[in-house]
Amino acid sequence: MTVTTPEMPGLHPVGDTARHIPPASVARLTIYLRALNSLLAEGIERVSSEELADAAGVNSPMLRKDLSYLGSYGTRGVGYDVQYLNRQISIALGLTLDWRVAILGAGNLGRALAGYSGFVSRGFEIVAIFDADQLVVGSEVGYLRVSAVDDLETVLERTRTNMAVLAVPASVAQELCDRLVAAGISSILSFAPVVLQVPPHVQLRKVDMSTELQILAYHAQRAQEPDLGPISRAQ
Ligand SMILES: NC(=O)c1ccc[n+]([C@@H]2O[C@H](COP(=O)([O-])OP(=O)(O)OC[C@H]3O[C@@H](n4cnc5c(N)ncnc54)[C@H](O)[C@@H]3O)[C@@H](O)[C@H]2O)c1
Repeated sequence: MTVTTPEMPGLHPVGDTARHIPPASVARLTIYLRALNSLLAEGIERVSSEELADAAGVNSPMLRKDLSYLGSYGTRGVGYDVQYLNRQISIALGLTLDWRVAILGAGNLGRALAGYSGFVSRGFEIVAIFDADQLVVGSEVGYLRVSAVDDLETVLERTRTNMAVLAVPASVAQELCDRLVAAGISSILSFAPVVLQVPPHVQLRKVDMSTELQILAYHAQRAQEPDLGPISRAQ
């Protein structure tokens, strides 16, 4: 995966340094960002690569390699400017863009996601939530009202949605995914337990908690049976 800039009006392309970052580094950048946010909250202005690596649970050569993709090498003996690095990582991850997210499916998962207040501070505003069930359409979820999925295209346009989350049953996920793509949405996160097909220009990510639990179970089992060999850290 590469960090790409969606072609959307009103969004400014990020610099070349933000492109072609390996997926594992992208994942770690989000961890550094969290650590930097904590440092900012504590009023800390400078951090050494060792301290930041420690806070993020990686070693400092790996941290320096990851940050080199941003063109950020820090200053020997002085370390990194916390605020500046925070901004650089945010730009590279596209978090300074205006992400307007629609959730499809106002069931258990969709409602829980829509009600979570932590997305806004990370640059993601939930602007719409949809459902097909007439008993659910029109009900309130936080500050939003559930829209009818029949009105999907109209509401996406009105709310200037540029990212979508699928929290619907697997049986309808592909059809809704196709509608999103046809409506110009090119960043989609799916919770539906099904393989979805999208054109190459669309960024599709899948969240599967059961896969994560299986990986966790595997590592827990190895930890209990030392004879099985060293455990690599699940990240
Ligand atoms: N990946 C994970 O870790 C994970 C975890 C939990 C749930 N899930 C998946 O997420 C999805 C939602 O789970 P849930 O527990 O919220 O289910 P749910 O049944 O509570 O909610 C699904 C909602 O989708 C709506 N819906 C059905 N067809 C629709 C359509 N065509 N358009 C719009 N809305 C439609 C339903 O009316 C319902 O409100 C399921 O596919 C589930 O398997 C994934």
